Amino acid sequence: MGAIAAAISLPLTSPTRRSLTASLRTSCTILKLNSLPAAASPRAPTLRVSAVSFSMNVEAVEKASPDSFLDRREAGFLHFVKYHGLGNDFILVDNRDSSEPKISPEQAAKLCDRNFGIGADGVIFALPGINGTDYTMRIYNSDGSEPEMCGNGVRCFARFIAELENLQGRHSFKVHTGAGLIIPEIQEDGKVKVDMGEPILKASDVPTKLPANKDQSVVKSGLDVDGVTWNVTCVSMGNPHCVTFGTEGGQNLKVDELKLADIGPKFENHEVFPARTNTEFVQVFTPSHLKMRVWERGAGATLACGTGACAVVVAAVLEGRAERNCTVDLPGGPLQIEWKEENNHIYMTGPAEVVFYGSVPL
Ligand SMILES: N[C@@H](CCC[C@H](N)C(=O)O)C(=O)O
Repeated sequence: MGAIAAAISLPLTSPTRRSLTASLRTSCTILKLNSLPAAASPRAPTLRVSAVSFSMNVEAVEKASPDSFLDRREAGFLHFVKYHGLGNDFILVDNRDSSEPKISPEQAAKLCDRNFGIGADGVIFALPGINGTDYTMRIYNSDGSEPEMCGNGVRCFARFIAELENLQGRHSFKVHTGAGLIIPEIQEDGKVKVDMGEPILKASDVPTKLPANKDQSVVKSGLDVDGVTWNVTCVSMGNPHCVTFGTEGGQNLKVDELKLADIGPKFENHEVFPARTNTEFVQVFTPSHLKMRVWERGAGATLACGTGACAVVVAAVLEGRAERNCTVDLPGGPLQIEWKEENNHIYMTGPAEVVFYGSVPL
């Protein structure tokens, strides 16, 4: 997988190809992009189009369906669908015929590159289920590392499965993940409600080396980052999260003012997080309305993080700042999060949309 050659199909009027009968789609065929020598010109672009055949085909969706993009199986190509959940974007790969991902972490990192690849926050594989589940979801972050779970990703995963299996309307799936059993349910309105399971608060399981309280949790503890003490609460949703509402003795955070790219990596790689961490910076508007920005482990600043929004509500409840049912605003839009008292499970509801269909040579 050196130069990028891609065929893409863009749904023009709706994210859900099969649910429409009269919408149109464009497809463009093989774009070939090669690297230019760095000194080629003072304002040299880093890519040049060396051979382009760009054709606009507009075809009715019904005509396209039997020979669906998703049914393509040409050897030597990776066929994918790009999805996003509130701008947290993923390359979805149909991997139902094998229990190992079709591509390596290094290949995934190349595909995620926003300049030299397709561009995404991660690559998600739909694999056969194990232990009585319907499917297994695995994911590589854009740096090639493999997280245990992805909240926005599992909503995209559910919509991807529905499309692969040609399912309409309400459907739920049992999905095996690195965080255990996760159950997304596609609702009538197309949004996906996910039973995200129980939060993990035990410090050694998050994992964090920060000193724990008597109940082994880390709630509102001081974390020194470059000489500034931040109050943090650590929550695992299968993957680790460090949630902060501000610095010790400081005002309520104004998250838009944060220099996320400077501070984010310092949290991510802090010595107290042996598995690195995702970090959420949170502003409280009301006890049921929060706003967050996230710096993700292995992906940097993203427009949304589903597991992060769940961790934020857990932290806000534990710190006495919010109720159990909250709207969490993220840069890409809002998520509805509920931490149910009766079963300790967290439920996340939000959208998942197709961006385009594509193929790349492997
Ligand atoms: N964006 C995701 C989380 C993806 C994994 C994360 N970067 C990690 O390494 O834990 C979400 O929506 O939850």
